This record gives sequence, C-alpha cells and structure tokens, in this order.
Amino acid sequence: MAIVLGPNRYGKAETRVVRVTRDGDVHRLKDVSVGVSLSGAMDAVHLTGDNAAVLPTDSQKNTVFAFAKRHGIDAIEDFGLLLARHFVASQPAITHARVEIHEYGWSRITGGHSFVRDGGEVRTALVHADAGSETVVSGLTDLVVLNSTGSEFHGFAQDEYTTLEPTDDRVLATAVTARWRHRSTEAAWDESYRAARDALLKAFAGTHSLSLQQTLFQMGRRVLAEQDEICEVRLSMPNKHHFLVDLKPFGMKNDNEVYFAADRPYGLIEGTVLTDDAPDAPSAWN
Ligand SMILES: O=c1[nH]c(=O)c2[nH]c(=O)[nH]c2[nH]1
Repeated sequence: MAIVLGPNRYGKAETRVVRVTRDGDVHRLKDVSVGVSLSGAMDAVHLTGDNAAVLPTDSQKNTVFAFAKRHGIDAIEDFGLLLARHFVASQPAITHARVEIHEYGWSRITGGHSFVRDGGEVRTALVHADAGSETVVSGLTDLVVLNSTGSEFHGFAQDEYTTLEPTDDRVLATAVTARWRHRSTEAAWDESYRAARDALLKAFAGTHSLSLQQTLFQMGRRVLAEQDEICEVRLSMPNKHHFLVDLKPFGMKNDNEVYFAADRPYGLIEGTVLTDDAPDAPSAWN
C-alpha cells in the first residue's frame, strides 16, 4: 500500500477590502471579503517542503488590494474573474483558481460621504478559472423573509413519534441562501443580480405555500423562467419556526397573532432547480 497526496488547494481566505471611489465630493463604497484558493502542481511543497512553486498567500492578499486600487471594484463577478485569470496566467504552477467574494451593501445616508450598512443580506460570487474553462455562480445569503399567512402544512407522513399538528394557516419564514449558475462568463452582473433577487422575493411572496419545499421550487423556477442566461439555482432555506403561544392559561384566545420565534432547531430545506439543458458543471459549486 502506498500513501499518496490527494486533491489540495491553498490561498488567502477573507481578505476584507473597502474600496472608496472619490468622484469629487461624492464617494462610492464597495465593501467585500475575497477568498482566493489556488491549485496545480503542488506535489513538491507537500512531499518535500520545496516552496519554489508556492506563491505566498500573503502575495495573493496583496494582489487583491493592488487590483482594488488599479481596476476598482465594480460587479464582484468581474473582480473575481480578473483575479482568477491573473493567478492562472501569471503563475506557471497554478492551473486552477477559485475566487469567492462576499459583498456587504452600504446605502448613502445624506451628502456625498456618509453611509449606513444594509441589513444582514450579503451578495456572493464564486468564480472558477483554468485554462480550459471558467464558471461563474452568483448568489446571496441571509435574505430574511416572512409570510404572515398564505402558508399551510398538512397531509404529511406520520409515525409513532409524530406530534406536529397539521395547520392551514401558519407563519412561513426563512433566511434564503441562493446561488445561481450562469451559462457564460459575460453578463450584466448587477442587473442580473437585481432581477434574480427580485424573482426570489416575488415567488416567495406570491406562492400560496403547502410546504417550504414547494416554495423553494417556485423560487428557483421563477429565477430560471425570467433569465435565460441562468441555468441552475441552488437554494438552502432554514424553516424559521414560529410556534403559536398557548394563551389559554391567561384566559385569552390566540387567533394566529402571538408566536414564539424559535431559533433552533430548525428544519433545513435544500434543493436544486435547473433547466433540462443545463450543461454539467458540478465543480462550479466547489
Ligand atoms: O414546510 C415544511 N416542510 C417540512 O418538511 C416540515 N417539517 C416540519 O416539521 N414542518 C415542516 N414544514
């Protein structure tokens, strides 16, 4: 039996960059966290400690800052592609680059240089690049949504441990993590992002839900129906349970008005929705 080195990658995780663009007195702000992960001919460093092929993760971090200055940061998908292509093109040993970027939104308060951080929602981009192929997956995390009616859950399987009461009117709440794969590496990223986010919200609000699974499918379906250039959507949605509080001990009726918002445990509903012609690209999600 021989012991061998398996798949490996290395890079600098979570480089936080705030790029201010000064247009006279009116500033623009881009706040991102960039993860770079490189792979290629890395046997020597693992097997013998020969670092000749290893571009330090410190240099990778410096590249992120230098590129933020030199090129600015517009759509995070473009910034990801720029970085990924740079590492593959400039380092002989590097055959594959993975760049993951999270963007934290800021809104203008008043005047040109005052901002307030947007809610918990984060925009994401994941880029893979090598000599033969490039993939772009856009997305968001922590899009917190709630329907105060229009949600039912009944007719479910039952066993000896089932105590859940069926309901035809409940609160449905979740924090959406959604990622969507583009067919190409050229798109109007900001416009596409806004449209996908809008489709997710409209489908969540507009679906009379018999289960969160059904809502999940409708959300993915709507993104795909509205944007030809997206071929696959992956969703992860915690069921943020809202339990009716028993007010009978206080002589009161609870007519679906007072809920206990539990934080854990939570149901976790996850699924993929794709077009039947979506080209296979499992590694786009790695
Ligand atoms: O929408 C739901 N899907 C489930 O699978 C589930 N399971 C559960 O206990 N409540 C719910 N709600």
